Amino acid sequence: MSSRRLGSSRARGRDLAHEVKHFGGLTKHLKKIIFDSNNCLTELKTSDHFEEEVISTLVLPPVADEIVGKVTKNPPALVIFGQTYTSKATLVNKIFREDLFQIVDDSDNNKTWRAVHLKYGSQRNTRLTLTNSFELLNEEPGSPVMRNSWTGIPRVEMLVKEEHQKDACMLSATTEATLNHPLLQCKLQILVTPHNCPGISISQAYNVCTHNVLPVLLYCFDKDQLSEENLRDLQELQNCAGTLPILFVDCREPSEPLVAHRERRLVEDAHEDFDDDSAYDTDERIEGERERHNGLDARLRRRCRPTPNDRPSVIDQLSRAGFISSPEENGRMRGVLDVFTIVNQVEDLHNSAAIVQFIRRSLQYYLIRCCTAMHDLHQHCMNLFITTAFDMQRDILVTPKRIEYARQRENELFDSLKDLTNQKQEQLRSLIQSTVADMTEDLLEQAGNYRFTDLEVSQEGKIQSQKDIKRCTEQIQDLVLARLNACVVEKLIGSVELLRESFLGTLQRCLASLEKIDGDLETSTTVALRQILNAAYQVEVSVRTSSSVVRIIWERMKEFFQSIKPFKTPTRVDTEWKRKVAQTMINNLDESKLAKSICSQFRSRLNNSHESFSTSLRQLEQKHSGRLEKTEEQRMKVRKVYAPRLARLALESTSLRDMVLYGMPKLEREIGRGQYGVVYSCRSWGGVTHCAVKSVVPPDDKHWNDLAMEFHYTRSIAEHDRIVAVIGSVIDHGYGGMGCSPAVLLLMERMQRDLHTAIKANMELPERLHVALDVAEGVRYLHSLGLVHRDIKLKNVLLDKHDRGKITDLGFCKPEAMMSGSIVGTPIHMAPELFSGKYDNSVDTYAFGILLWYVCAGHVKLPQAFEQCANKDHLWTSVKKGVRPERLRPQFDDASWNLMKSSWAGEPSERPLLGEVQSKLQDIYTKALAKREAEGGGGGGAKEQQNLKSDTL
Ligand SMILES: Nc1ncnc2c1ncn2[C@@H]1O[C@H](COP(=O)(O)OP(=O)(O)OP(=O)(O)O)[C@@H](O)[C@H]1O
Repeated sequence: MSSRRLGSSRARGRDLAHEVKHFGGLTKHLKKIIFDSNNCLTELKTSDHFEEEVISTLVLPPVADEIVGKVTKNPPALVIFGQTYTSKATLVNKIFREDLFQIVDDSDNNKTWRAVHLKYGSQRNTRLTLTNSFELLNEEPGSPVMRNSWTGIPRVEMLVKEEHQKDACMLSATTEATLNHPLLQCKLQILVTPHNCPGISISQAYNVCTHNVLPVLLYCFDKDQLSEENLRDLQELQNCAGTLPILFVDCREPSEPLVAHRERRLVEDAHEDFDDDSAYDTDERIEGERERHNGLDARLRRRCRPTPNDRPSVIDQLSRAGFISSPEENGRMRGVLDVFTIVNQVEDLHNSAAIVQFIRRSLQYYLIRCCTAMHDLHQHCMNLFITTAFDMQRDILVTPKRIEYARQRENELFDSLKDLTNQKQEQLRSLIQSTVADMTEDLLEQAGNYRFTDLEVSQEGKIQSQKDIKRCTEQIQDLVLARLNACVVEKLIGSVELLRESFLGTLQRCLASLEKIDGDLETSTTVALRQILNAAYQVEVSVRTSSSVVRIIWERMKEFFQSIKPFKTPTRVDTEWKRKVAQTMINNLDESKLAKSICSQFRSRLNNSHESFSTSLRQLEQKHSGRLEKTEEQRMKVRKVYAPRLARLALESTSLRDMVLYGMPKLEREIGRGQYGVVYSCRSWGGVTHCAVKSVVPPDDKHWNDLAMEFHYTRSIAEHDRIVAVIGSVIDHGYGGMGCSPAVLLLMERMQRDLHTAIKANMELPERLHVALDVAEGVRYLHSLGLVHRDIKLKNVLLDKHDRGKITDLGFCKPEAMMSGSIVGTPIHMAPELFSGKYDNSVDTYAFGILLWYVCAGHVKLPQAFEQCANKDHLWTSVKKGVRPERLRPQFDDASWNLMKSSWAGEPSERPLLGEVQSKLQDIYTKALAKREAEGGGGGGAKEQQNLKSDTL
């Protein structure tokens, strides 16, 4: 089987060069993920699908951005710090297996050495460079800038001369050396930090040496004690490094017991290597190495029993200061990346398992951070898409309903007001009549005492002109009108106001929400709408004098009084005259006419307002429908283009992280096959034993997207006992060789068998019902997360060793908002409405009903009605017509049959909720259990099967 080789492909060497190359390979995938993500996000940003505010969140946080930039642009480099110049020189020489750095004697440690940067070059050259620049410095006037063809790097290139001790430029310059060495050829660089440089602190050295590289930090020592200054430097280094691990390298000349101790540590560390990272290697290689180390370990253990005295004091110092784990912690590392390893002076340093392990972990540290950052971004986008799709879907569903609601409510309001006006005409007449009667005396009194404004009236009440008399008459009339108005209107409005809460409150809220849905929509439409409402229906009753009813009455009365014949010119405008004017007005008041006129005006204004409202609502509807068409288009794009793309990127970033952390899983025997992939067992992966690996090779982008979406939903839901746990994923880019599609390996917890197999193996009824209960619980859980499974069937229910059921295969599982109405599922489990493209999570209840049929039947043969269908189309046509599985007697009691029937009801709304299903099923299960116990327990399965067989026959 071709995919079988996945687990044991691609042998990897354990030397440094291989490690760096391997890192380079993984970085290539990372760069591709970053490149694709950037493209996708740029497209998203330039599209108008999301608001500016949302778009601005689609970026990496600054720290993550920095690390991603560093990992993708910079080569890895060993950055060597040290207690002394000689310890650093010793380490470099060990790495290169030659004396690149000359060591004269201990006095070297008192000299000033500048930083040395070792890179690959076809020839051996050195030059002096300033940090971050290509500027060459002539060290000695007249001497060549490049010094070629050396064996060891000339000391003069690294030593800072006496006369340059105060020259900051010369002190901060770096000696760049190129040499042709396999280690450097694989793009690894080596930086040795400056030593004894006046004014250059450890943190400055750190910044200079880690600037354009991806640092792997080493600290070497060659003395038995660390000085106070060394410890301070180390603390400073630790502060700069943060969570980046530091490898401490012991470069002391070994004494006999020390050698043994160091070798023992080395071997133990190497063992940790294999235990932790076996997936990195080929199986054969691991076994070979393991045996080799086991033998060596046994020999060393016999030779050297470690005692606390064996531990050199420098190690105690490091441990006491918290740089490495304490002896009490049994020499284990603190945290995953806080590595402590003492590398012995083995000749083949860059093949040392310990140092290779450390470098691997440091490089893993970077990759994991990058993958995590990218994955977080992908997840963020996915979550955003899902919420946006939900919002859009809600908008699409709700907006037309809101408009319809507004229309209905306004109609009701209009009708009630019309009725009210008709009913009120008579009331209004008597209201005017009684108001006038009640207040006549009071009115005459007020009119008699009225003082004219802006008019010259003499003490005796003499008036100058005819014109002034007219004005006096008007003022009295105005007074009477105002008073009458106030009383009549107050009573009239009282009845209109009752409508305010029952109609206008909700109507206005509805209009406000329609306005809010789209910021671009002209708010004037709804503002105008509200004004029309205000004008027509008196919503602003508090401003009574300006209300339209008041105005209607006012205008009507005025017209009416103006039609009254003018009074004869009086000689005096005294109290009596004023009372007379008022009395004439009151006497001439025809309540019926006035009431009729008011009502007809009110009606005509009501009609006008209603018309304006309808027109405005139609405009609003048009605008919304245009907008909703666009929203639907956007939702499609989010669902069909952006979400799958981002899901795929999310799958790639998390798979890369899993690969870095746990390596390629080792596939063992095949345990099953589905339509899309092969399932293998795997002993352990990612710290989990007994895994199952589903290997899928998506043939095209559509399958890729489906797989990615499945993986996204499966991984983003919280673990649940009734859902098969997905542990992780790995993408095998080398699957099938060059130019072939990669294989996606989904790692899951390994289950015992599926429900289909269990039923075939005569699982007894109570156990089957118990599994069905588990399925109902699992589906209910998915529904509670807004997800629809869409492929509930026997084979997608897996059983653990206690025969508890878990749902698997979330291939079609989606949030309702992300569903596009695709026709998916397994034919006999598919609800009829699936074909209409409009369905909801009740399709799972339907499928559950069919599953329950099998569970209660106790066999896996097709129901007769389905068996008779020649093909899928025939089946679906029958299902749409209401054809369902038959009742089996005596297997199905009334309770289980009724539960099945209601679950597969043709009308989705008639299907029960899963909580209801669960409680009914629980009763059925309890009864089945009790029945078995009453029959003496066990053996029921065979008997039942016997019955079933005869029934079927
Ligand atoms: N986690 C698992 N543990 C044990 N066996 C499993 C696991 N996952 C799947 N299997 C077995 O592998 C078989 C194939 O599974 P797979 O999910 O590929 O396909 P399927 O669900 O049967 O069909 P389809 O591809 O149409 O969805 C299953 O029927 C089951 O028996």
